[in-house]
Amino acid sequence: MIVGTAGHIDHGKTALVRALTGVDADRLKEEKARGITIELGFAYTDLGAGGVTGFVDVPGHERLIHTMLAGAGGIDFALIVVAADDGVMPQTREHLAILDLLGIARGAVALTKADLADKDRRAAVTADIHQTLAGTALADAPVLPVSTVTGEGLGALGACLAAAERGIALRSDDGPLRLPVDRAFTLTGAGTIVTGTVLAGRVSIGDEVLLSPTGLPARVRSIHAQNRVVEYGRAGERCALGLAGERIGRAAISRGDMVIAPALHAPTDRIDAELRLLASEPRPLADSAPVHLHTGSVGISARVVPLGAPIEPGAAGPVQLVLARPIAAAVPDRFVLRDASATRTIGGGRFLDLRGPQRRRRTPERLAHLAAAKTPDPREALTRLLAAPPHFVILPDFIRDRALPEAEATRAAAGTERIGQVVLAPATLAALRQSLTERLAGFHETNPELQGLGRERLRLALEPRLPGGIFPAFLRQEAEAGRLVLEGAFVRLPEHVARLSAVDEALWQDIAPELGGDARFRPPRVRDFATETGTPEGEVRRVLKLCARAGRVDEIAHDHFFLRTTTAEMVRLAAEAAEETADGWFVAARFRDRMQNGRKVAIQILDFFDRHGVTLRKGDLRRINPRRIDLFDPAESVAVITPA
Ligand SMILES: Nc1nc2c(ncn2[C@@H]2O[C@H](COP(=O)(O)OP(=O)(O)OP(=O)(O)O)[C@@H](O)[C@H]2O)c(=O)[nH]1
Repeated sequence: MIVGTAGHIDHGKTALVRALTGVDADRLKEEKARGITIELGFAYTDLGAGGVTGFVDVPGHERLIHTMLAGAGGIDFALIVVAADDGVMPQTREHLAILDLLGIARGAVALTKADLADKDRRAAVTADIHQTLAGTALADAPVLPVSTVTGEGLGALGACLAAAERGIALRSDDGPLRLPVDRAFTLTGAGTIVTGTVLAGRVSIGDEVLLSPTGLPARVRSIHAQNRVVEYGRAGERCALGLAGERIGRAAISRGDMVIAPALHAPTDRIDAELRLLASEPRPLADSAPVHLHTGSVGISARVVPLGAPIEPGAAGPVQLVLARPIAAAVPDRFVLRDASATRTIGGGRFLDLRGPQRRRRTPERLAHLAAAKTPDPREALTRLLAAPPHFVILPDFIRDRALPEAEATRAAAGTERIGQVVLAPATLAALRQSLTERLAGFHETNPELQGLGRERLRLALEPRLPGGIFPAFLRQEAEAGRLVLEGAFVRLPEHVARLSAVDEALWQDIAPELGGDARFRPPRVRDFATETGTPEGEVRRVLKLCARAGRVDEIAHDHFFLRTTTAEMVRLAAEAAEETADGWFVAARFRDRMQNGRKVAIQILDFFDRHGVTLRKGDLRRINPRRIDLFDPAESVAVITPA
């Protein structure tokens, strides 16, 4: 168990920790000289509950709240200290508000310096404490008078802490490692050391970890957990990790960094969150208000953009936190906000979405999405997210951003449908399929002569609208299941065959023979056919364009159509030209020689290949893009093609 102190300056936090543990947590010379705590102090003792209890001693000074916050993040139990002579003071209240915002619900109040107060005074301060705690998660915390001078109450307080320790279930250490760094220093012989409370997972000697947001890789060389040399540390323990790595050094790491399992690394500087404004605030939060954001051990400046109605004091609502720089975080981590000049705590809450959008962040769809994200249970959250716009979730991102253990991730995704990395509700996929079939059937009916509907037009017409990066996987999946056919850039229903009208088909039959044969590399143009057949140019062009959409021909340059089989043959010639060179880069002349065509047409053909991504161009040189070499292969017409 980790116990964290809280309370006003000089109320006896450090003295109490010393009395309970025998350790003076004020290590710094300056701390001793001035009699105040400046840095976080740490002490460990065996309270007789069968384990080592860790104490984090925080400063009470109003200007050191950021340090208190860095220490309060990982604690299990709050030891709230109120001096019997002074009573409840400003930082008593502020620390309490912070503990409440951080969701710390276990704690006890030590009425310190009890030797300085008579019975009446003690009773008055105790009543005041109860009143102050009312309405917070710590409302039921016991109040115990203690004195480090007379020793009064220390035994009772120790017993209270030991009982709490026995009552706290061991935290699960499933899931990826997360350890917010509250100190980093170098130790002769041991190298770079970072300390902090393990929020999740476990860490063993030899583990490869990352520091986030910097992304520096490190190897764990040594571990102290709860002040003992160990082989591994786990969630809920205070650990000191000795780290090794090429760029690892004291200067490269600071408080606020997080030691994480590498898979979690995805720093963010725009987080959508649920913010509760403290009732003590004088007015609703202004739009884009500058604040200090504290989460884990990090404290940085940020701006708060309310996403819904203005948040009144004492109320909660969705906001976007725009951070001065990226940090490592997870959903649903807690955070606390202080005002820009760092004089008071404003409020706090939980993160809902680590990838808040910059634009369209206030739409009803977005607010519905955030409302769904509020559910802390991952399975329920996923179900609710899939029921809200945009009706799909990128599963690996969801798992990473919630730092889910494998078993939790599997449980969360059970019963959902998959398209590549995306999950949807079964009902959504059914609706998507239905809208796809209806859309294509409608298109075929009004455009019987066309091969099919363009992929992008189809994507934009479907509900829900899948992102461009995911749509090809959906089409591929549906094609494999035989529900549609993919032909180049077009999609059609399996039973649809593009049909030209009898007149158009007759014209095509006139033209087709002249496109093939020996002249196939330099076929006549639209105007030539018009003259030859006595058909208006516009008609020839229209019929050839229809044939292009049916995959019979390709329009290499304006009004210049080649048979699809010829296009495929020319791709092979280009590939041969590339094979002749040492590095695969060839000049246009090599291609022209193989085709025995004019230079201008050869260049037009290569430009056409460039446009379709079949070739990649660098100055006068080109090479074949192996991923698209089959684009015009008639046998491969089912292959998925995304526009280059
Ligand atoms: N009479 C009396 N004095 C105490 C008791 N406990 C602490 N003190 C004195 O109160 C002063 C402050 O104690 P600390 O423990 O340093 O207070 P703190 O809350 O840790 O202070 P910060 O960490 O700076 O906020 C010291 O001079 C202590 O000797 C007590 O039980 N009785």
